[in-house]
Amino acid sequence: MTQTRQEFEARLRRIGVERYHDLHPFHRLLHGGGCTRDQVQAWVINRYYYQSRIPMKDAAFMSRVEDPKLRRAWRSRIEDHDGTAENEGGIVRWLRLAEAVGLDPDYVASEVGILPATKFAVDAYVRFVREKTLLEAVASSLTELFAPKIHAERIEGLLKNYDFANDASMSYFRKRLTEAPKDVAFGLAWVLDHADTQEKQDAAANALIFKTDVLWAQLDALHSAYVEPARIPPGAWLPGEGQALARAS
Ligand SMILES: O=C(O)c1cc(C(=O)O)c2c(n1)C(=O)C(=O)c1cc(C(=O)O)[nH]c1-2
Repeated sequence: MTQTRQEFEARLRRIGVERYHDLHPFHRLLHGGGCTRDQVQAWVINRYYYQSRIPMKDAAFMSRVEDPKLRRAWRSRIEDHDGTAENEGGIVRWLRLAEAVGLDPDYVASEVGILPATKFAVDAYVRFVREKTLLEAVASSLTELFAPKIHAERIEGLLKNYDFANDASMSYFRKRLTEAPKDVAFGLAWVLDHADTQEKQDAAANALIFKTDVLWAQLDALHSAYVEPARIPPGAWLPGEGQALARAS
């Protein structure tokens, strides 16, 4: 049976409660101060791949949208990451975090050493958005409903527990606290408006589940490779590689 708007929204939110990656042991370790410097660096390197592909998936989405109003509402997502004349953008902010944790930002941006499973998961997200219905594509972005909470926890947890964390290095997450809510308010309303049959509601809910899997798989990959007993796949980043040159003190 088709759910009411309220029931369907509650169903989507429950997916976050049950499956979002804030429940993953790697996030608990990171936010609680339990990560070594190598593990923080591994997270920053691998998460760069997700950051770098987000604007590409949004461009893939927009290339399929025929409604100019929808494209207009969506295009700020690309600017939020790639930047504008006034706003340096999320990718530059992420590379600032990379530098703060002791990495060479050029190494991080080169994407050398990314874990294979990170690539498979993130590439699957871009492909999903390129190939599925527009409804499924928009629904898959709704994990951002749950992101502000994790970003706020992350700012607090990192500032408390790691000496690299300061206002400059946390700027990526602070900025997302204002960017994400506007995107997700639009995306949620769009999905609630367009998922008007049971079939479409199921498809949208499954798209959101798929996306929680994309996020979870990235942390599984990190945990498996860099938390004891560490199993680093061939070709992936080895602790000590890609370090920033020591600063003159
Ligand atoms: O730190 C996080 O846990 C987290 C999660 C997500 C998400 O839920 O997909 C995004 C972000 N951050 C983020 O910063 C971001 O820009 C972003 C864009 C999207 C998307 O699917 O379009 N998700 C996310």
